[in-house]
Amino acid sequence: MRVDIVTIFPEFFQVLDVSLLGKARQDGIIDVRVHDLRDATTDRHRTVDDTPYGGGAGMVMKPEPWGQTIDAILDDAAGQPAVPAEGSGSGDARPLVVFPSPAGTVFTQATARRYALEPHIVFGCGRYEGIDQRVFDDTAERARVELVSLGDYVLNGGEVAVTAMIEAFGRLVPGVVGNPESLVEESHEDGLLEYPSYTKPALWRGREVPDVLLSGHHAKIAAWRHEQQIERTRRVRPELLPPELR
Ligand SMILES: Nc1c(O)cccc1[N+](=O)[O-]
Repeated sequence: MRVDIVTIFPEFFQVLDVSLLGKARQDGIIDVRVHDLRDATTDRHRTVDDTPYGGGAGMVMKPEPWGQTIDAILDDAAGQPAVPAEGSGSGDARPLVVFPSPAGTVFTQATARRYALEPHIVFGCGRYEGIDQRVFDDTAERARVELVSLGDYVLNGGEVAVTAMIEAFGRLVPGVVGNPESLVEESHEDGLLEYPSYTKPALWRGREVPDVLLSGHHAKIAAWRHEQQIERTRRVRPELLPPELR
């Protein structure tokens, strides 16, 4: 799987050199390439923004550097088709270009599962007041374009969101996580929040571990854990529960 990231802060993504994703890169499972948008500028100040048409506060990211950078990435990828992960992908052979945006659809675990099957994703990190709309419209001429939001809050740019998204889908790419079983019992994977976890010691500051977890009775443990998932989800995120369980 190939991932391209366009940003004015390439150093931000050094975090992708560590932990599971760093190993996936070393193992060649995920090929991550970071592009400095300013490399596509032509003026001495390497300008990537300008004042908004129609007035208003802040600056808007200019379309030219974006168009040139995205074209170069897609042209390069067209010559080296990336290998799709196992499983059924979108069926649309065009690359996927994702722009984190507060105006986007909400990123969920289902999005992460879908992205993990894509052979190639390009992420465009906006800054300032955003990217000229024509960049999205022009890119959509040759790629699938998605504006995706992590949540209803304001960030200074897309870099944090892209890091979170790459972590979320990267761990689902076959071969990245050693034990795929560990991906199953997690919050949101089955639509419910995860059950509470305990480890040694059995007694800590006067607090014991629930007896059922010490019983060795696997069926009772599984039933208790599912009940805990439903109770926690009902308490914290009732909207995630199917109607019959609310
Ligand atoms: N919320 C937000 C933002 O304010 C700026 C860029 C990206 C996001 N987001 O993905 O949620």
